[in-house]
Amino acid sequence: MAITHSIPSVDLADFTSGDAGLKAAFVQQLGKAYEEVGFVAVKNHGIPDELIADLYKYVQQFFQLPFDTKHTYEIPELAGQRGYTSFGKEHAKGYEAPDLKEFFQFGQTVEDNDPIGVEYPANVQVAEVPAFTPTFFQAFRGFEQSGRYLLQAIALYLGLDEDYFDNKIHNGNSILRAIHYPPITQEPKSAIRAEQHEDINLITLLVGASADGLQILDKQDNWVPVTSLPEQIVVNVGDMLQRLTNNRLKSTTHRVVNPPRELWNTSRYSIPFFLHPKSNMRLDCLESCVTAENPLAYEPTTAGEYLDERLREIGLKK
Ligand SMILES: O=C(O)CCC(=O)C(=O)O
Ligand SMILES: [Fe+2]
Repeated sequence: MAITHSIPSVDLADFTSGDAGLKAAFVQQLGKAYEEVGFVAVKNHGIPDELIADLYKYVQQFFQLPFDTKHTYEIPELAGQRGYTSFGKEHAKGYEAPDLKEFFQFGQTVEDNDPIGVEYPANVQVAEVPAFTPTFFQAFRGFEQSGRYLLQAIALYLGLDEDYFDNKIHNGNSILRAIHYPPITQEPKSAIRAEQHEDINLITLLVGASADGLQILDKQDNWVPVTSLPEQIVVNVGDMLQRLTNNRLKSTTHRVVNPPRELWNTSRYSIPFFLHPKSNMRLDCLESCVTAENPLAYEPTTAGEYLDERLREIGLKK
């Protein structure tokens, strides 16, 4: 396993190559990385560079719109889950100061007859940037596919069937979130771009951000910068997967720090994909992950119940 920067790096082509030895080695590398660090950089992730470049282009066009226009895409009843959320609305769990960010969320499109379709609000169309929705949709499907392979590898690592997660994430409640951290215009006091937190979902796939700032907390309590190389995406474990595995796989704490003063006048953009299962997936700890040394740490729950609890804690749901 190559350590190119602060986090381990894996090659998804090893998993999809059809070579049993490479595939088994990938499963071990990914599993060990998630037990030890909680974050990996993935190359050959399958999302075309041009698609990522288009995503950033339309995301920047959207955030450059006047506030009054963006505000028409902010729909309070949707608790930030679709459309725009303005600056200063979301705070990390346990923190009062809001993060220094605005964001736009794009969710699942059900294309078969799955009754789950009625659970999902429609995506919000941005009239001023017509290519926004089709590009987000295409990227959403791409991230779902990459995420499906990674979860297949995780399933094998955990001794489950390779397809354990497949039907749980098909038509799942995933979110593609475009974030804009605007230029900093005054001393931010205690606030930072994104206060330390853990992600809620199963895994998060993050295409290279437009600027530095992402840091992860290592086992010695040091903040370590994550610099993702252009051809890699960063993929981390979220709390749902940590919970399912009774803390065997780590949902590592991370944050986005403010830039040095000379770069205050610059924006930062990032586009994480939060891979969620359907709301009825049980998150009860897997029996194989409960041992005498690692006793049961969580009550049984479902993904839907857990998500609601967490959205209240971060100020998005009342
Ligand atoms: O902006 C980033 O690089 C990461 C954002 C993040 O951690 C999140 O939105 O959960
Ligand atoms: Fe995060």
